[in-house]
Amino acid sequence: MQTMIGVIGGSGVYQIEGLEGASWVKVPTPWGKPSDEVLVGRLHGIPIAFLPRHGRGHVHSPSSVPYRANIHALKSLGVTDVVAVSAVGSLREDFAPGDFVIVDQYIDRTIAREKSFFGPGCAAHVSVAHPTCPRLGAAAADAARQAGVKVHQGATYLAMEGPQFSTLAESRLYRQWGADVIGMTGMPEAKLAREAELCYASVAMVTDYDCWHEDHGAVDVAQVIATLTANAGHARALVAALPALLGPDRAPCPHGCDRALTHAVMTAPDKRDPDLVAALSVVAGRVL
Ligand SMILES: CSC[C@H]1O[C@H](OP(=O)(O)O)[C@H](O)[C@@H]1O
Ligand SMILES: Nc1ncnc2[nH]cnc12
Repeated sequence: MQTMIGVIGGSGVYQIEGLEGASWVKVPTPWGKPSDEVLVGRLHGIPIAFLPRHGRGHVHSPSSVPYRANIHALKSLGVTDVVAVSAVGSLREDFAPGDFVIVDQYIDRTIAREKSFFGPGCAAHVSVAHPTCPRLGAAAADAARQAGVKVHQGATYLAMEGPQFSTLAESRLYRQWGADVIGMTGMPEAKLAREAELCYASVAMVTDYDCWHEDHGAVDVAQVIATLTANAGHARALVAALPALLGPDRAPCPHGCDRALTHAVMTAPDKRDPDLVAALSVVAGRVL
C-alpha cells in the first residue's frame, strides 16, 4: 500500500507551505462538511493531505469541529496515517511551553460531541485501549527531534469539552488523575480515526501551564498564540521530516490499526440500516 500522510492542523496551524502541486479540494461527506477544504499535494514525493481542524480563520470551536466529517474526508482521499497537531496546556512542571509531546493515552471528558460513525442500524465496538499508533508516534517523535525541539514521548491527554479553560479545582484534579496535558480536541478525533482504521498520532505543542501552577497565572489566549507563533516553524519542520521517516510503501500496521474493525461490527447483516451502511462505506467498507 502507498503511504499518504494526513495532517490535522490545530490552533495556529491553518496552512502548510512547501507542498508540490498543492490545491485546496472540497470533500463532501455523509457526515456533513469537513472543517474546511483539504490542501492536497506532495511532500518529498509522498502524497499529503492537510486539514485545519478549526478551519482557516479559526471558525470552529472545539465542540463544533465536525470530527466525523474530517476523518471521513481524509480516509476518502486515501490517507493511511494521520498526524494530529494540537495546542495543549501542561499539567506537569517538566513539560514546559515550547516542548512537544507525543500523546499516547487520553481521558475523555468531552460530553457534547458525536463520538462514533456507528449507531442504530449498525452497532460496532473497537478497542481504544491503545488509542494511538506506536509506529506513527515513534516517527512523529523522530521528526520532532529532527526539527530540533524538546520532545516527550508518551503522555496522557485530558480532553475537556471547553470552550472555557479549566477551573483551578479541575486542573488540580486532572493532575491527581495522572493526566500530563490538557486540550479540547483530542477526543473524539482519536476514537474516530481508530474506527476508520487509520493510524493516528498526536503531536501536542505545550503552550501554557493551564492554571494549577503557582508561578503562572490563568491561561490566556494571547499567551497561547504567542507560544504557538514562536513554535510554528518547529511544527512545519516536523511535518517536513515525516515523509522520509515513513517512506512511500506502507507495510500493514504492526499494531493492527488498519484492521481495527475486523471483529467489531455486531449488527446482523439482515438487520443493518442500508442508509447507514452506505454512509459507512468509506470508513468501514472493508468489513461491511
Ligand atoms: C487557542 S487555546 C484553546 C484551543 O487550542 C487547542 O486547539 P487545538 O487542539 O485544535 O490545537 C485547544 O484544544 C482548544 O481548542
Ligand atoms: N490550558 C489549556 N486547556 C485546554 N486547552 C488548551 N489548549 C491550549 N492550552 C490549553
